[in-house]
Amino acid sequence: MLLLHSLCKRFRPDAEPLFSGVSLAIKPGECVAIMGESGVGKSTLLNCIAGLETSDGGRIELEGQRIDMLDDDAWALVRRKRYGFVFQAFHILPHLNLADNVALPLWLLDIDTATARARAQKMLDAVGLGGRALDAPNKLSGGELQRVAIARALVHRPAVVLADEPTGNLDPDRAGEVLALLIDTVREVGAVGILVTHSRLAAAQTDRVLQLRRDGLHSFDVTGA
Ligand SMILES: Nc1ncnc2c1ncn2[C@@H]1O[C@H](COP(=O)(O)OP(=O)(O)OP(=O)(O)O)[C@@H](O)[C@H]1O
Repeated sequence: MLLLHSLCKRFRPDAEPLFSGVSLAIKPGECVAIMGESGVGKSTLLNCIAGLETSDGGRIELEGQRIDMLDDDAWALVRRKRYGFVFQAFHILPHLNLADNVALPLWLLDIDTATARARAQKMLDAVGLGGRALDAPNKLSGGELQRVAIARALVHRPAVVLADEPTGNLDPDRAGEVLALLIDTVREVGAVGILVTHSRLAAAQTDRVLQLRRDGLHSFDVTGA
């Protein structure tokens, strides 16, 4: 379970908070979409949840443990072990083949090479790219690269998957497929999924849609006008 309780963020001590009162509980296997106007602080909120920005009030708990007070080293470890990230610009390393790109999080956790290779292959199979393990990334389409990024984000079985506009670079058909894959895989590994998106279509595929406003998160009907 990931719990946000009354999170608040301000970039200057004398300024109005960008947001405050952000509370949310997400259970394992659940994928939540966060929408909201441009500049309202969606990416900043993801950064707070990942410990890349400090929050200025409230608390964050992961599996019953408070994590918002951790120091930089402890946060880095939590990110490496417990978090997976998917971004709009896939961030696949061009000089590594697909298998090595996917195995990267496991290497960073000192998991032995044979186990890492086997798990990377399994994840590539799961995203439909099992036969392409030795290909270089420049042979892949945008949709395929994003599937590699999903495999990499989930290969170490993270507790939390954070996705910031993960399908923003894809055409609508591809975007739908890739998102369905992301949500299914999050469910399968029992992670908590948080998807930031401007796309109602994308948001509608998740379990719950929330709108970020200055005063917190509000439930949001994406099928409405
Ligand atoms: N390090 C920073 N210092 C000061 N202001 C910042 C910093 N990072 C972001 N901001 C400001 O905080 C606000 C929220 O930015 P953020 O990127 O989180 O919004 P967003 O809702 O994700 O926007 P978009 O939908 O356009 O991506 C913006 O006004 C931005 O300029």
